[in-house]
Amino acid sequence: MSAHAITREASLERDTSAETAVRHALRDIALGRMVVLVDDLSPEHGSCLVMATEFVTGKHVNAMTREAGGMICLALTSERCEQLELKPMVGRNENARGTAFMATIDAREGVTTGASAADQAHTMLVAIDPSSTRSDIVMAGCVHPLRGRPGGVLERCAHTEASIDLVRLAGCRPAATICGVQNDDGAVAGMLESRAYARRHGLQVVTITDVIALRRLHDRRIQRVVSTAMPTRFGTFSAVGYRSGDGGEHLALVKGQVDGKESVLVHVHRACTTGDVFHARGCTCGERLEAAMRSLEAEGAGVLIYLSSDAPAEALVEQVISELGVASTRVTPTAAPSAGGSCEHLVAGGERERWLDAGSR
Ligand SMILES: CC(=O)[C@@H](O)COP(=O)(O)O
Repeated sequence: MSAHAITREASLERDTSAETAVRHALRDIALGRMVVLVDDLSPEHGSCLVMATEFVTGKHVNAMTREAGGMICLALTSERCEQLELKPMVGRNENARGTAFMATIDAREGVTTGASAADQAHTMLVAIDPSSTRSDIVMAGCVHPLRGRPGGVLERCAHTEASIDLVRLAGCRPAATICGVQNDDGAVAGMLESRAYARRHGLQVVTITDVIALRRLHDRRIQRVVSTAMPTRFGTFSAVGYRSGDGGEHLALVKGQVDGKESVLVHVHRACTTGDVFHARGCTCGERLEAAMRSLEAEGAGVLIYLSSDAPAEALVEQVISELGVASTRVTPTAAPSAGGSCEHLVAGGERERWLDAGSR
């Protein structure tokens, strides 16, 4: 550890282009380093040092106190606050910014007074340990938990949520140790002063706007999670399950070989419980779904992409088609959606086409 747990070796390059800076900030966080998060949307709230709590030590807490000077907080997800049964600091939060201060905590064991930098670090590590429960902490104490909104920075554009998302996107456990950056006179460091601070300490700078963009990019990204044969009354398909970054679950029913194939039949269907499951009158979704499956069976090759109901179709469909290796697509000859339907259909054509929302619910 360098003499100052904040200042990095001068030799390490710092990037100023936004995308590179964000990428390097994620790398630094994953390596246990601190970055400077600037609130570019509400500059009066300045910036804070952010690090992944899983790496925190007494040295980090001490360096934050001495070299940043602001309030040191533990930013936790809403879910983690529930698991630890943390309570809001006050019954009615009148904080103008809506910062979700929780009642302060100490680890029940492993600390002396709880106040030292080492004790605070220990308390933070206990708080984020998945095996810890309410019985492992005491209230009140010397560590200030903050409760992040469930939707993260897309729900609340502030240090708490942005730091948790940043740490999560860096591949670390979703908990951040943060500390406001102050000038030598104790004033909140503004954007320019925060950037000068980062330069002095060789730290990457990332803005809340950067984190929002990163979340939006990540939330559209899908991951293949399962693949299995699915015999149905319309024939047997290979069912491939995907999960998108926002937690959405989507399915591709694949008929035959599509990898590398041209002009593959593709139908996109938005999940519609009333039509798909209950065949409610006035909703043609269920009929269109069956028609699509029959047409794929008849063709002997093709894909039915079944999206969760509120999924952003275009980005997800393009990814599924790419992940399956489909070279180009063409429309599935199914009935046009009724006024009540809201499935996306390919516009006829050879190459990958843009998706049209053929109706709205
Ligand atoms: C109290 C803080 O450290 C502050 O930066 C975090 O609050 P917010 O999420 O409102 O920016």
